[in-house]
Amino acid sequence: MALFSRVSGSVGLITLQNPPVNALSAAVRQGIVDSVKRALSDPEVKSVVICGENGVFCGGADIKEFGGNMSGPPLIPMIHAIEAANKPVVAAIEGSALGGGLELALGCHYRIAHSKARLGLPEVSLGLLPAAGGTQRLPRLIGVPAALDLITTGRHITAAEALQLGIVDQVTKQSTVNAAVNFALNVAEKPLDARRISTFPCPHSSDLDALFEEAMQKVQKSARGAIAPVACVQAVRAAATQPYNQGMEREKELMATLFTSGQARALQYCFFAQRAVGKWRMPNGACWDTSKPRPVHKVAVIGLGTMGRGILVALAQTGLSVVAVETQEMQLMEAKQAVSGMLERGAKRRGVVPTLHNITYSQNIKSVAEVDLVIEAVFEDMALKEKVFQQLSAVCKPGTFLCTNTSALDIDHLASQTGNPELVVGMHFFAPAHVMKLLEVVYGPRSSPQAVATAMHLGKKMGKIGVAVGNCRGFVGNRMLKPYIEQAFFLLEEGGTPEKIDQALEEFGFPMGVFKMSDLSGLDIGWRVRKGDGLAESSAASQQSPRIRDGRRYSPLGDLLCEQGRFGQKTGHGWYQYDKPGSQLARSDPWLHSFLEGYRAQHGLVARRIDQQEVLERCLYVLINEGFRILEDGIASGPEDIDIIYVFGYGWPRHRGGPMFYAGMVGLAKVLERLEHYHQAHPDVPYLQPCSLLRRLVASGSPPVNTWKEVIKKVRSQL
Ligand SMILES: CC/C=C\CC(=O)SCCNC(=O)CCNC(=O)[C@H](O)C(C)(C)COP(=O)(O)OP(=O)(O)OC[C@H]1O[C@@H](n2cnc3c(N)ncnc32)[C@H](O)[C@@H]1OP(=O)(O)O
Repeated sequence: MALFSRVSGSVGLITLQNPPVNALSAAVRQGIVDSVKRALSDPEVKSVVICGENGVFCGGADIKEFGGNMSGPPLIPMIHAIEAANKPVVAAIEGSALGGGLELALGCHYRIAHSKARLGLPEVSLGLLPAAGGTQRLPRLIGVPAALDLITTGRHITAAEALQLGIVDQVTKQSTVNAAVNFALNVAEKPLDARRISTFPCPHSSDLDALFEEAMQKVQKSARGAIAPVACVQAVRAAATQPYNQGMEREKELMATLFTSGQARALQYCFFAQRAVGKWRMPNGACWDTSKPRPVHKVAVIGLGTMGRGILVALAQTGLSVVAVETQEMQLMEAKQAVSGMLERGAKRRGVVPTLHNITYSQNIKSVAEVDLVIEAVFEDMALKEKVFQQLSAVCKPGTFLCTNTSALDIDHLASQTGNPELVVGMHFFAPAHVMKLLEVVYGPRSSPQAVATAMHLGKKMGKIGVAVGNCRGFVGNRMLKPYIEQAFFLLEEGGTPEKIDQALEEFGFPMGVFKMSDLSGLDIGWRVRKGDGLAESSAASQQSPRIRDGRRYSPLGDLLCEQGRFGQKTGHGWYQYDKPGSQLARSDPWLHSFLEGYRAQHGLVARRIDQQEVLERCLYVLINEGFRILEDGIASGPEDIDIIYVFGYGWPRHRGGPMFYAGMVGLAKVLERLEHYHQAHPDVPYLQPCSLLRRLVASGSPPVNTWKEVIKKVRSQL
């Protein structure tokens, strides 16, 4: 709702009230409409201030309402009525003015912002555009290039930038409402014609066509198939080329297409899923309410390879005091130099002072004795990690949390190397760790809820999106990646090429296909794991057929490449060729194609044409199938966990909502039918066998993804 009051004698104060962000729900819109009418009809009221309760102006339209039947007064006429008012209306912006919140402010005649406020039109990240006049008013106010930037990226800007762009008229460090009321008193009798943004001409550049062509190319390149950024450019173009009313019509038309699109549903699902995973819950019911994090003042990072350095940078940037341990002197010196450079560059970008002094470097593990939490990031080798955990358990003060950055190894086994297994959790960062948002917080059966709470809390402080998951081989992300990569190898055997398979996945929206990704991360990593598992035996040493392991189909293609020293980008050759070791531009490699032909001939395989649909179905449905197994096993507490892990850690296109949401969009019955089809064709590939949870969901009528948790609970209680 919105509360009306009269302050300072003649100022009508309208306060939006809808905690926590004063979203423009039907009740709030109704409250604004009623309050504006009241203010305009009250002769005692000479000017009006609109503000939000509890230090937040407005977080925009109520996203929860988008899924249902919209009721209450619509936004556009409400904002028009404010702009058309014959008494000055001032927006007092504290906290956030986002989306419809900023559009409401743009309908006001003046805008005063608190210095800490953030403003923006983030609709594009929800698959929409600012359709309450935002695409028409903002370019008229600040010009086309700046408006295009804000509307197509959805970025939030500071009050200082908003002032510089001309979005706000004044910035204050004091009470914004008081400043706005004083301002409103001063402008009470002033004429308003020059303050109605919809009447402004849109500032024109000399070559509009070139400007929009460039903007369109830019969004198409970065959007990876997302339609909203394209619609945003089209709407702003209407502002620049058409009268306001026609521009509004175009905005409405484009919004109608976006609003009902699957992409908008997927992106809005991601918005809520991201917030849902923050409210983690362990199978025993532990969550924030029951388990408070322990304060962490001092942290240690053990091992300063690529991952350790990234983690160290992310920690130092939070302002925490960090002890960095690396036993090899050379490696320590190199790491120190590299980390300082990373911190300096990061600080320069953000316009802050680098936090180099937060770090103490040491070669001695005993220097971690006084820290509150340790993150181990040594080489991915169980014997080495076992030793480190035994040492940590001996040298750390009682109660120190011991975390491992392993990407797949058994957390419980590592916990068993220590005197206090309840203090051990996984903190699985993604490379580069100071950039990537995702953090898998992995609990073993003995991890205490407080250890999980502390790791989740520290992750949040580091700017990460933490997802708490159970312990199993590869946890959630890497466990699902295994069948996906396996299918890609099989497709190569059957006639595919790395180029065609990658193209299908990139057109789906991944930033890079499976083979480019594998070249980037290094083929030797998977090879080492397969060797450890006894899979990647050299064909001469092996007693079994090179294409079968334990009665299951196996592709030794990756192993054969590694045997040739082709480890990907770092060696200049992998599934592609590169100009030199370390180069990033993947080029098609004729050697690889003749190698594949030779391999097929050797194994009596006849290449067939594999279309894009088969690539997507086999690679993605098998990954989704493993996601259902993970849900069935209780490793992830809901589909949101899996989807957020894939969107933030593995490049799954956000506008497709994550693998589990995508399965729902495709139709669970269809996913099941295609898996059955492929499993029939490849009975020796167990990953293609549909998971029983998927069968049960289909049998229970394929309920929407936000209700799966209930079905899963029932299924698990019956198991
Ligand atoms: C005709 C169409 C016109 C306009 C279209 C729009 O306006 S679309 C909406 C555009 N607005 C946004 O995209 C803003 C979304 N919100 C945020 O970015 C952040 O929530 C915000 C406002 C910066 C606050 O961040 P903070 O970290 O402080 O809180 P958090 O994100 O955890 O949110 C707290 C709870 O509020 C819920 N929520 C936030 N915004 C909205 C919203 N616009 N509608 C509905 N609900 C919203 C959020 O889900 C959290 O809920 P909880 O149950 O506590 O998890």
